[in-house]
Amino acid sequence: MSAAGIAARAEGLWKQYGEGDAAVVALAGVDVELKRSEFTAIMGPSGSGKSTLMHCLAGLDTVTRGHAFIGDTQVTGLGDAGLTKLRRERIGFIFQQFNLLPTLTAEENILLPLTIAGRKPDREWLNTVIDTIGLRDRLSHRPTELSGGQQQRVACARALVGRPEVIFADEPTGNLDSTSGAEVLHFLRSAVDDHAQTIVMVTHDPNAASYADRVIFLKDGQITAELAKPTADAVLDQLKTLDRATGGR
Ligand SMILES: Nc1ncnc2c1ncn2[C@@H]1O[C@H](COP(=O)(O)OP(=O)(O)OP(=O)(O)O)[C@@H](O)[C@H]1O
Repeated sequence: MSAAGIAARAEGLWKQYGEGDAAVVALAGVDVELKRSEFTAIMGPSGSGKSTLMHCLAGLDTVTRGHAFIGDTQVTGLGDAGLTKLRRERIGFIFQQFNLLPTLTAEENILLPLTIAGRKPDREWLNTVIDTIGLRDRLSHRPTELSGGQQQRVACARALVGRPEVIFADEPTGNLDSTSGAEVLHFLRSAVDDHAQTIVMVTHDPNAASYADRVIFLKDGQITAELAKPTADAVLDQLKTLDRATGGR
């Protein structure tokens, strides 16, 4: 595939934390291409390197060896100013803990990335995003006045509002009940299907992963398997296979 069709890419990515006896190899030579307008889930046992991979791709962490790219931009070659610009202008983030600012209304939280970047919102797109998350009547509410699911939908809208090239979501449904989790996953799915967004999501939940187009499985810092058009059952089977291969770690 040409680079134009690739939203994010890792090439021979190694990440070691610490030195000597305390050294932990979190990524051990990861090569992966994440296609544009696709929804990719990253799964694997605890400590397998999922968050590290996402953080290295998004320029939130440095790498020990190898390269990470967003589009044609080599993330691993950027300085602090370049990284800040990249994260601000080209990447959206969704976190397990929502990370909304408590003093701002839902609408102000959604607009925050644009406010920080000094960009004006595209009103038509903003309206589309607000309608899709279904919270038009809650825009003036503060996070404490919203349920967890509503807060996460606000966080999704915040990630989408600048039309980033990639949205990285770290356990976005980890703090939600199954109904609210399903709403958020439907929203992410429709962002890909209806608006050609690119989403990369770390999850432990086979059902959440089944919303993705593709699941990548990590074990001991390496990609060991992948599934296209996953069902929850197929994901569960693959996880069991991985678990057996690691001796049930
Ligand atoms: N800042 C750090 N310093 C030292 N070791 C770290 C650091 N961050 C992560 N690690 C180690 O790197 C390995 C991979 O961690 P990572 O958080 O990427 O795994 P994960 O698959 O996301 O795990 P989980 O599912 O539990 O969140 C683990 O062994 C972890 O202990």
